[in-house]
Amino acid sequence: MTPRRLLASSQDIALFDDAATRRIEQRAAAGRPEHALMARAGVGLLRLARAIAPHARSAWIAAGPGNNGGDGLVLATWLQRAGMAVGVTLVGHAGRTLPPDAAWALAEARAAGVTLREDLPDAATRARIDLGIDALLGFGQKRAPEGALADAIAALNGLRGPVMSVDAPTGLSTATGAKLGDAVVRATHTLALLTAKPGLFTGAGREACGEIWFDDLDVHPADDEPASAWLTGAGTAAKRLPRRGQVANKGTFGDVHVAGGAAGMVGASLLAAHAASLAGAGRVLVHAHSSDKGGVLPVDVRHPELMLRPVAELQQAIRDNRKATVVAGCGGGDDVASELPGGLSNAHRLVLDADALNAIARDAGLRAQLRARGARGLPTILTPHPLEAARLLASTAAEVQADRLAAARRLAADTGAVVVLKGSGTLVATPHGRVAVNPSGDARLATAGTGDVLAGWIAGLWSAQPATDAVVDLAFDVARAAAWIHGRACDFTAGARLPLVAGELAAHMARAAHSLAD
Ligand SMILES: NC(=O)C1=CN([C@@H]2O[C@H](COP(=O)(O)OP(=O)(O)OC[C@H]3O[C@@H](n4cnc5c(N)ncnc54)[C@H](O)[C@@H]3O)[C@@H](O)[C@H]2O)[C@@H](O)CC1
Ligand SMILES: Nc1ncnc2c1ncn2[C@@H]1O[C@H](COP(=O)(O)OP(=O)(O)O)[C@@H](O)[C@H]1O
Ligand SMILES: [K+]
Repeated sequence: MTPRRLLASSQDIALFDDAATRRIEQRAAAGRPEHALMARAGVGLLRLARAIAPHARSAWIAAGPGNNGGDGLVLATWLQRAGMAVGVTLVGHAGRTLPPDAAWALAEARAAGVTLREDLPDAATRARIDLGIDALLGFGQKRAPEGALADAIAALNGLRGPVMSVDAPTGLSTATGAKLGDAVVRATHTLALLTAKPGLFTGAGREACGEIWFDDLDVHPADDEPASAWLTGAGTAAKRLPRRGQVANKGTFGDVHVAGGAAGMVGASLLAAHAASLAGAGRVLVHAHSSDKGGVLPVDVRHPELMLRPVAELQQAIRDNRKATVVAGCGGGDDVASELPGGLSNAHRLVLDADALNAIARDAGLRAQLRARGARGLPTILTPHPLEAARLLASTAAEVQADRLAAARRLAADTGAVVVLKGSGTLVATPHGRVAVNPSGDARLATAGTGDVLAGWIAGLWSAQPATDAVVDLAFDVARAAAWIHGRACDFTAGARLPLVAGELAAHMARAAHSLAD
């Protein structure tokens, strides 16, 4: 297989953590001639280097003391043979015995006449480099790069041309997507080798990697090596688009009740409600708390299909309609807490966002009720951003971000809910530990209210799905489909730099969904 881009995949992509990657590597190496895997990695690297810098005449390779450096040295040999001016800086080699593959790669580079040195190129030389290669450290990094490694990272980050990271940007945890310290390579391209690793796609991963490419080195993990997580493909989002059969009526697609919208935050509940209606719900009813405090909205004139109802009607409505989907907390303020005991007991399908999550974090009774829902087979989807997740986990946002996958898994296991941990590389986790990483979207979504739109879209999409025995699987699928479409909306905006205003987001999401259906 030649290197391919992963973010636009139609299939889900299996992601493997460091321990699984190590096992896959060992099995693959055992069945091949010596150094074959590293030689093959060099071919993939050469192909991508040619593709990203077809006219490059000079390359600088920073090669570390392990097999990642070995991969870089194989590439150096190929580039040298192709007539390019190649310089290699060996970083951290002094006093270390190289692993056998890397020692072989170093000998090959030497034999090919590659210039090998231990110091960094000076500023004048760096200014002439057309392509930088980060082959310092690869998967399994656990410590912050320091000293000569940190200096080499700074030199790579100062280059004017493209920088390709071999397997992973140095300084990034491939397991978690967290920065290991201050020094992190900021690549324009990263070629994941052998396996795609979760840390490339979440947390600081996307920013450090640039464009993410993948070469499996013609190794196909055995069936006994399950994926650690999955990168969501377009096909998963397409599969959950509601089917609108010829004889369907609005009842087929269910009611969504939106509870939230305290004074000054009514917009949040309307954003969620509009998204729910565009995503597929049959009817959407908004129970905004501010309505009960004199700020009654007679109609949302931009979206007159929404039914604006008093909060006092919510509990009766969800007792009467045992199939209703409830989304609570968007713009909720403190008032939403009073609706939670009833919502947790009676809502058929429940999405909890923002202040509903904060209320649950404060109240052990509500937490117990949330767990009890799961045990009764009533599904819940939580949509925390990292700080909301931290409150629920009695932790800090920094700790959540330090290992997003573990935090999402723990929160799902603790609550019995499907958890959507938002942010760059949104994660969706089930109570049994399945995790999906969302590849779509970027910081154009980092504006107020976009999370309300996501929560509403999840509710609307869920409402339109037929009942199934596999309630958790359905909730997982709906959440990752909605996250995918939410991010994909970025591709339907005019520019790359200006934000996606929340009021316009749902319409862009509808366009993204239509493009899947076509
Ligand atoms: N053996 C093979 O044939 C293959 C190797 N591959 C390459 O091998 C890489 C993994 O190689 P290694 O396991 O040798 O690991 P690395 O090359 O990532 O690390 C090398 C050494 O540096 C040490 N180290 C890690 N972080 C450090 C830090 N912050 N400061 C100082 N030292 C640090 C590690 O303990 C390790 O001993 C992959 O990322 C990939 O590039 C792949 O190409 C697949 C094939
Ligand atoms: N850098 C980013 N890349 C991708 N998605 C992002 C990024 N920043 C924010 N988002 C998305 O935007 C939404 C913001 O939601 P949230 O933080 O709840 O904001 P709000 O409460 O104002 O709606 C989430 O879905 C989040 O995943
Ligand atoms: K690297």
